[in-house]
Amino acid sequence: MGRFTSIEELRKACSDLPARDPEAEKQARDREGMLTKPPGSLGRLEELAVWLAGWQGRVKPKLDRVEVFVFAGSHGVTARGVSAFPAEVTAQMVGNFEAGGAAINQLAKQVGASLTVIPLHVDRPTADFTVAPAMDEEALLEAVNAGYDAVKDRPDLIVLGEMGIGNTTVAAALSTALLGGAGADWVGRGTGVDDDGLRRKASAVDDAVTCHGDALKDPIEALRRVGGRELAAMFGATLAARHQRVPVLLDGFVCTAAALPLASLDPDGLAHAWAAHVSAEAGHRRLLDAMQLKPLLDLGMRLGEASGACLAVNILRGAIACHNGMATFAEAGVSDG
Ligand SMILES: O=C(O)c1ccc[n+]([C@@H]2O[C@H](COP(=O)([O-])O)[C@@H](O)[C@H]2O)c1
Ligand SMILES: Cc1cc2nc[nH]c2cc1C
Repeated sequence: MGRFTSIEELRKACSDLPARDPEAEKQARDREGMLTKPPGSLGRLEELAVWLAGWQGRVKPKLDRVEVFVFAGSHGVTARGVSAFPAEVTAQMVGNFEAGGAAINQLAKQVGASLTVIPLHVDRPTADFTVAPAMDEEALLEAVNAGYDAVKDRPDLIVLGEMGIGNTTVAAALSTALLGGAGADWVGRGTGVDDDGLRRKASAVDDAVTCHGDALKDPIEALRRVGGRELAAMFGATLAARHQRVPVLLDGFVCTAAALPLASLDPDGLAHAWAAHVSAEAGHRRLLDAMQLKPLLDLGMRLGEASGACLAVNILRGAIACHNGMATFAEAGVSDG
């Protein structure tokens, strides 16, 4: 039996979100002001250190236990010709993750993070959401629970990502449902579709919006109707992290879209999450802007797999190395102007 046994329980968990530790955050901010540098000169590194301190409840944050989760799912909307790759690549890539051959295996190793790959019925695609809800309530809850239950014993940081052929169309549909506009505003080339593929993606999103209508106004119902299992799992993991006050790094367009329902339900719902990068997927910058998230990296990446988010762990390490290790003006005998 998973964590949530009804949509009502899930809704309640989304409306009952803990805050950061104000005392740890204040002390970390005060410490930043005492370190041997002109105030603010480490830019966003200072913000990051204070953010980690607030959520971890430690004036000197740690990144000893960093956990990467990659969720995989399959999508009925692939029948509409929305990806440059066949749907079976999802299961094949799960095999590649398990064998250690994917980009995320190398990047997780490079930052000393654990990597957990969680396939979610990749042999059983969700329904084509242009004509029916992608998931019934049971399937939605099962996927949300898979993500929620993956976050255990309060790690120092979680890093989220996904694999799912067709899921940039899913992310575009969820963005359109919750933020408005037309499919063409949110779709991009994903794994590399041509102009016809791009038009098919926009039409699929527009058809989904027509099919589901006002039901999409509710963020959880939108996740069920036009989401997918790996998106629901990333949503669940983001929610679990919040309940444990664990900071989160979000990956690209698909991962950010998965977290969007939490932001739609509560304007402060993603205060514990940082957008690690802006991907090359056309809709990602628009989505980040709408969610008021500032990405750390802009490297033209468009892989998914948590790759951009995992890379950004290096930035967080730099931030806490300075925050934890620097001398204060008083300690170093440097005049503080
Ligand atoms: O998240 C992103 O920014 C992103 C951008 C382009 C592609 N992807 C990855 O590529 C797959 C989805 O692309 P597509 O063309 O099949 O929709 C899926 O496995 C994602 O991990 C991911
Ligand atoms: C090969 C391949 C690897 C991926 N990793 C995440 N999405 C992907 C899509 C493809 C096609």
